[in-house]
Formats: sequence, structure tokens, C-alpha cells
Amino acid sequence: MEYGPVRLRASGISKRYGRRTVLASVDLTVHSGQVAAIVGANGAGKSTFLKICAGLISPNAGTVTVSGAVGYCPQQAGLFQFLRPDEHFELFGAGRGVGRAPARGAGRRMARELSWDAAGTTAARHLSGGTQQKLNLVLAALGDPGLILLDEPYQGFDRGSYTDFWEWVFRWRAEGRAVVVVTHMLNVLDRVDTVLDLTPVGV
Ligand SMILES: Nc1ncnc2c1ncn2[C@@H]1O[C@H](COP(=O)(O)OP(=O)(O)OP(=O)(O)O)[C@@H](O)[C@H]1O
Repeated sequence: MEYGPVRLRASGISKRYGRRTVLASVDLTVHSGQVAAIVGANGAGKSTFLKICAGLISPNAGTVTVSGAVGYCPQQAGLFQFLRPDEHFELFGAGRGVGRAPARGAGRRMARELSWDAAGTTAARHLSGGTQQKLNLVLAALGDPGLILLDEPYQGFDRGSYTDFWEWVFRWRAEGRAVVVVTHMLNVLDRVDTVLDLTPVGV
């Protein structure tokens, strides 16, 4: 199968916390038009690896190269509790060079695709847990980044939204984006292009 150019190349990534080695020389290459899944037991280092790919923390060894803009959705919603969804769209849009009105429009449109009307005046802190996570996910995709890093972004989603989420992922792939998803959902692994299993050998 032919894929597009490389969007993410992580080579020889190692990470220690104190004396504990969490990642030992991990490699992952993701091309445009590919979905990669990162799996492994609790504590295997999946979130740590994704944060290193997003440039949020540094590895002890190894290099990460990304091409183009990166969207990152953390495991816990990283929202501004007193801001409305529209204000989040405007703020994150500004960070990606998208004007206020187009950012609001794009954010609300993506929210509707997840069966959520984001046009209201509810502050983030009063949104339900699943809705906060939808906002988090929409923010990662705002501005159409070529590489999207998602850390189990569907926690708290109802069944319909969970299905919509995977449809999004595969649509992004069809559009030529590269997507990396941390997941415990092994039933989707036959639909992705690459699986990185961080379970330590012998476990
Ligand atoms: N800032 C930190 N300082 C010290 N230890 C940390 C830090 N961040 C993570 N760890 C440890 O590193 C290990 C890997 O954590 P990480 O969150 O990457 O695992 P994970 O595979 O994403 O787990 P889960 O499936 O539970 O989300 C864990 O043992 C965790 O306690």
C-alpha cells in the first residue's frame, strides 16, 4: 500500500523517571494517510510516548521529527474552566492562525458531528465529562493539523459518539492526515495501519 510523506518519525525514544525506565528505545513512523494505534497495559508508557511526540516532555534519548502542524488531545480534558466552547474555539484557532469567526464555525460544525450543540453559553466547568472530552477532541482537530495525536479521547462518550469518533479518525486518514491514537480498544486494531505495543517483553 502506498502512503504519503512521513508526518511523524520517533526514533530510539527512551524515557526514565528516576531509576524507572518507562520507554526503552521506542520507534514509530507514521505517514500521511495512516492511522497508528498505541496499545499496552496501564502504566506501559503510552501517554508518556504521546507527550514526547507532541513536544510536551523531553525524552532521555532519541529524536522526534514532525512535519506540519500537530493537534494533541490529552487524556484529561485540558480546558479553561471559565471559558465557553466558542471562546475555546477562538483561542485555539488563534494559536493555529484561524480567525475568530471561522474558528467558531469549524468548532461548532465538528461538535455537531459528535452530536453536541456547542453554541451555548455554558462554561467548560459546567459541561458533562463526556462533553468536555468532545470539546477537547474538537480543539485538537481545529485548524486541520496534518498530524493528530489522541490520548484515549473518547472516555465518557456515549455509544453513538464513540462510533462517530472512529468514523472521524478514518475520514481524517482518507483526507491524508496522520493520526496516532492511544487506545485500549483492541477491536479496532484490524482497521488501523500500524500498531505500537508498549507492553514490556515478558509481561
Ligand atoms: N511525571 C512523572 N513522574 C514520575 N513518573 C511518571 C510521570 N509520568 C508518568 N510516570 C510514570 O510512568 C509510567 C507510565 O505512565 P503513562 O501515563 O505514560 O502510562 P500509560 O501507558 O499511558 O498508562 P494508562 O493506560 O494507565 O493511561 C507510570 O508508571 C507512571 O506512574
